[in-house]
Amino acid sequence: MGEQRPLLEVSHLQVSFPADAGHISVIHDVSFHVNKGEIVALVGESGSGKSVTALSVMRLHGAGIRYGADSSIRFHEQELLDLPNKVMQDIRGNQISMIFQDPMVSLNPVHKIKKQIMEPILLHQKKSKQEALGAAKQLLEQVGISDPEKRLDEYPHQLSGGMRQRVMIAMALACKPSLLIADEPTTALDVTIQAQVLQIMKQQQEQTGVSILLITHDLGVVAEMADRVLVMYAGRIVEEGDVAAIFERPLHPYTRALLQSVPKLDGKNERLASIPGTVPSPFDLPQGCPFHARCFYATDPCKAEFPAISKHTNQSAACWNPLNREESYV
Ligand SMILES: Nc1ncnc2c1ncn2[C@@H]1O[C@H](COP(=O)(O)OP(=O)(O)OP(=O)(O)O)[C@@H](O)[C@H]1O
Repeated sequence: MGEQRPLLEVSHLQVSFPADAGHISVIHDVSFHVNKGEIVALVGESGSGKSVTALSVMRLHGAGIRYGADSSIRFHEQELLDLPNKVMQDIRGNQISMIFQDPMVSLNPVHKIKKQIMEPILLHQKKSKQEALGAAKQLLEQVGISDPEKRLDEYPHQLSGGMRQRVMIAMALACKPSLLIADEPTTALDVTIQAQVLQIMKQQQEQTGVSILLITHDLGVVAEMADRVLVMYAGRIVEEGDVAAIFERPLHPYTRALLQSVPKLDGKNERLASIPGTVPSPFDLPQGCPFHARCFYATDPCKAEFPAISKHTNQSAACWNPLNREESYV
């Protein structure tokens, strides 16, 4: 990767929402990067801040949101937080696109598939309707939809869940973005279809070189797909590293608990099987490390102050008592 700057660089991101008594902070000093052509997974339990982080990159929050003064989101070395809305609109769907968990939220039920795939092409690219239609057909072929001409003339409700998610991938890739943000793209699908959709995403990544920020709570999906992992807890990144390093030797007790968590039959890991409790609400954050109340290794410093990041070869963690520290730290 050499001297190349990352495609996406998020630094000191702090996000707060309007609340009864002023603003409430839900993302605290989050920094990470995504390199060109990389698949980076953002993992954590429900409420840990994955979606808010992703929506910040797209600048898709509603009115009243505030970013901290030091917050920075650089994409292609351009500061997204400073861009006028109009410029941001042009980046969205064009250079950065997003896939959500439920395609029915993003697909318009009253429009045929062809209109929906052609729309971003016509909006962002200088193409005639005929050319856009040809591109739409090709995109459907690319994501493995058979009989694409027939499907182009259908409405979303006529497609299966897996096919709708493939259409979403086709739409997201229509303008050849350099970054794709996928927020739980396969959570709503059954396991076999999930594997097919993930395979399509991976194939597309390999063919187009698009970078992917993949949000998931499913560590199986991470192992299958990602190069690097960011582990989020209560609005902070608590561990970051190469997939192999994280799976072989998690440093943060929270990461280890995630790895030990048992999926429920519906595929959701809303609660960790190995430790009791849930992610604290932003309204009720404890002092110190937000994980300390659920952590078997918590000591007095954990209750007093958020830990600094300790770096190791291929990973880093924000923990006062990292696991395997005897072997990991000198
Ligand atoms: N618009 C909003 N206004 C106020 N608080 C919000 C808003 N959106 C999210 N939050 C809060 O921010 C925190 C992080 O939420 P977020 O949706 O990012 O979590 P998540 O990790 O993506 O969870 P999930 O896996 O359930 O989607 C939660 O406490 C949530 O209640």
